[in-house]
Amino acid sequence: MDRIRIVGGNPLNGSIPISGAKNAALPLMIAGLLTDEKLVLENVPRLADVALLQRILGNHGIDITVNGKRRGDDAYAGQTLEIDARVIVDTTAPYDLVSRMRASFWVIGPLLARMGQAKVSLPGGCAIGTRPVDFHLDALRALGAEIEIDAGYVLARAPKGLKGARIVFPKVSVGATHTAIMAASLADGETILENAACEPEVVDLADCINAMGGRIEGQGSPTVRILGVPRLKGARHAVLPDRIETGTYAMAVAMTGGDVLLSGARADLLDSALDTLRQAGAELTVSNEGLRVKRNGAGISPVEVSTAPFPGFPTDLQAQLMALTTRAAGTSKITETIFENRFMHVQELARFGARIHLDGDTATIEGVERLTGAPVMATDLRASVSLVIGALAAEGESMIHRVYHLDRGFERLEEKLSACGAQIERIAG
Ligand SMILES: CC(=O)N[C@H]1[C@@H](OP(=O)(O)OP(=O)(O)OC[C@H]2O[C@@H](n3ccc(=O)[nH]c3=O)[C@H](O)[C@@H]2O)O[C@H](CO)[C@@H](O)[C@@H]1O
Ligand SMILES: C=C(OP(=O)(O)O)C(=O)O
Repeated sequence: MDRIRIVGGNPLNGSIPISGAKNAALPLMIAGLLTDEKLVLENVPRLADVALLQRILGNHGIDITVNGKRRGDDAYAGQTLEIDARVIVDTTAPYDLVSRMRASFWVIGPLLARMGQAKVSLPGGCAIGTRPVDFHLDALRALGAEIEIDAGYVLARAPKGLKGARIVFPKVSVGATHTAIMAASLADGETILENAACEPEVVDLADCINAMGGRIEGQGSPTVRILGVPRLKGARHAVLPDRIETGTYAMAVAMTGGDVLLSGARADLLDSALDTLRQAGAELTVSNEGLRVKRNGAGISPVEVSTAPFPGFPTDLQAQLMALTTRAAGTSKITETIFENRFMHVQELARFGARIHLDGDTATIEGVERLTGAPVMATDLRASVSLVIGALAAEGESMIHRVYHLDRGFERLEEKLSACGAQIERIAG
């Protein structure tokens, strides 16, 4: 298993290109199942999750052509995927693939809508909470599907097709909103989603489906209206920039000090996190090129933050913010409201000398003057990158184990950071 070695203490200076968003690319690839024509996706990041989803879609008989770099493209240009779901040969998504990635469960919506049936293993993904799929299944039931759970698989059938309905989500769920939007796009009649997720990745999915001939309105607000159409056609769509990658590198610069342009970043996708970073003492400038992050001289100020659905502070940046606050001049409080077990980075950050006290869903972080390098273990995707942020500021050497978690969601992390002056290397094996 690969490890990452970091010798901390260097400020970050330079430019970091922001990749396409993992959490938009995955549902967009799945939306390829909705049409028998080609869906071309640009700016797809090179990530382990994308490669795994290619395999999962391949299992359904979908042809995916990957166009890498074109002459003149820079080294970080995203890939272009041509997804051709002309024929779906198999409507089963097996345990050994789905158990490795949460988002792969979402194939259930388009398979059911287009083929009238789907057999999908219950999902896996980051171990950050129990993460049931009841909202997905209730939404599909409301659209007329018959659902059974047997031997770890969800068996969904809609032999007469799906019918539009009013669906009120009991709690905001990004994944259940994706599932409902995809299924309702090919249902008969109108579907109204209430308390839908407003995340930019939901908007990206709905915009892409509209480019395919779908009729979705209200995406980005809690009420989404979907008028089902008999068939969707091919389209070309570019994946939006990754707001979590943007926030992560912004926090890394706030942690180490320095001056970095996050090129291609869209600051409007992470206002709440940027407000928090400003409070912590980072200087942020938005331009046509992206987002410039600076912290020179002044230290890190403590913050109080609760995670919340969009437009609130994203749970996917909670671990990274916690790493930053370990060196604040004072006491910070971070409350996690989305997932009940998303604090596994706490004990690892403590190995660097961080002082964090956990009480239920709230972490109290007493900033320390210095962190010291240590061997640490990545436990999930965002937790792993919080350890990278800690190690970049810690004195001496750190070794981060189990970095396969990082590879799920961060493209060329070592290259991007070392180009800005970090001492970071991957040790294979
Ligand atoms: C691939 C992807 O895009 N993953 C993101 C997605 O995950 P994901 O879509 O899995 O997360 P949800 O928004 O669905 O989860 C929100 C909350 O709802 C609960 N819930 C969800 C569905 C359900 O059927 N029943 C239920 O109880 C979850 O346990 C959690 O407490 O949104 C999360 C919240 O922004 C992010 O942290 C993940 O990075
Ligand atoms: C939790 C995440 O991913 P997943 O939902 O695939 O586990 C994430 O992207 O932070």
